[in-house]
Amino acid sequence: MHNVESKELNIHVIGVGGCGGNAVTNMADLCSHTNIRFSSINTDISALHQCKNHEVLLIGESTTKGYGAGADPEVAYNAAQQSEEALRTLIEDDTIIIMIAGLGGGTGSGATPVLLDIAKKNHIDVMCFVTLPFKSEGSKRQEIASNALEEIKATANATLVLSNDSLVSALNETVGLLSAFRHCDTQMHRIVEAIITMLTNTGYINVDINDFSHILSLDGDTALGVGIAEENSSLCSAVTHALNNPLVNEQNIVGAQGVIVQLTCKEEPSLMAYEEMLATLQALIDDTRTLIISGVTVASDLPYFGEVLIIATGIPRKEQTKRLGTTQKENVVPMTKLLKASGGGLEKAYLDIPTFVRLQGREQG
Ligand SMILES: Nc1nc2c(ncn2[C@@H]2O[C@H](COP(=O)(O)OP(=O)(O)OP(=O)(O)O)[C@@H](O)[C@H]2O)c(=O)[nH]1
Repeated sequence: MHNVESKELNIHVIGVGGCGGNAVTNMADLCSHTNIRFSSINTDISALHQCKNHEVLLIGESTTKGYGAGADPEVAYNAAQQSEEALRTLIEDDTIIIMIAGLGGGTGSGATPVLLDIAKKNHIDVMCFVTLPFKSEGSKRQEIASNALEEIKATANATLVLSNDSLVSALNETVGLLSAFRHCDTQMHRIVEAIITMLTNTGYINVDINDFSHILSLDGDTALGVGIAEENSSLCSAVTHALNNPLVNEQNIVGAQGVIVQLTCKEEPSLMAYEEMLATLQALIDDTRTLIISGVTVASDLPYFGEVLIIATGIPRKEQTKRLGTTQKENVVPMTKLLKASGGGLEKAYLDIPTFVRLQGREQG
């Protein structure tokens, strides 16, 4: 835990289905924060038996008998409805829920929308982290995932979509399936950890729960990321790295209505580096009307100079962009603006190795 004062908040990380449970197990092991509640819910009792380090809840026991939803989201939807009371009790004291699910199977796709609905009725903010299945898993799973994603996006305050297929292109071809999944879990963990740090620590410039709720309330797509700065002068490249994670589907923040940029530094950053970092972000957003909320926290025990967390919401949805007839293209970053904002120093940063690959090297070394 970074050595700054902690705030009282009930943050609950909940995994739904097999993928969600695996991710929560890994996160609960890695989490450096105390007072964070971790739970898994599933229709499959044997999967819940693997979750040894956190709370579990079996749903729909009277219909599925604990044997899972058989890759049928409708079965899981009914199971979750049947256990509505237990789900409501599970989350009743929560301030924020971070929900994690793999889409394409039964439980994650069918039960997540029900839990989201209950959270919404109880006025709890929810950020959803979901994975999309490998293409090789077949078109039926893709279809299930895409229907579930639509429902989730309509209800969650923010949704981060990670693509399992991107694991294949981002990692070495020889990587094992479980290592690839663990890698995906690590990416989610980094972002979740940075969000918890921001919300529970009091910064010199503070982003609080109301700022967070406001940004999450903006309608549209979400982009999230964490970038590492080895030194004061690399804060700009940390911004671009944060939005350059190949596993994350949405990296383009052009036209975002609201952005939180939380800088956590080992020591005080220079004013110039801080301003350049914000200018880089402005250039990526390319819209002067955007509400930008920036926070700065000094955490002397950070193992590198700084960490930049970006949460961009209210990003025009693709179909919205088409309907409006704009010329903005997906994932096209206005490079000229970037270079101008960074005084040219960004060119190297942009071509640099993505943060998560460098971090992987650090983990292995
Ligand atoms: N990144 C990642 N993806 C996973 C993991 N486990 C499964 N998946 C993906 O998530 C999708 C759903 O799998 P599960 O979460 O096991 O399925 P479920 O939602 O529990 O559904 P049922 O078992 O049918 O009830 C799969 O199609 C995979 O693409 C994991 O540990 N990490």
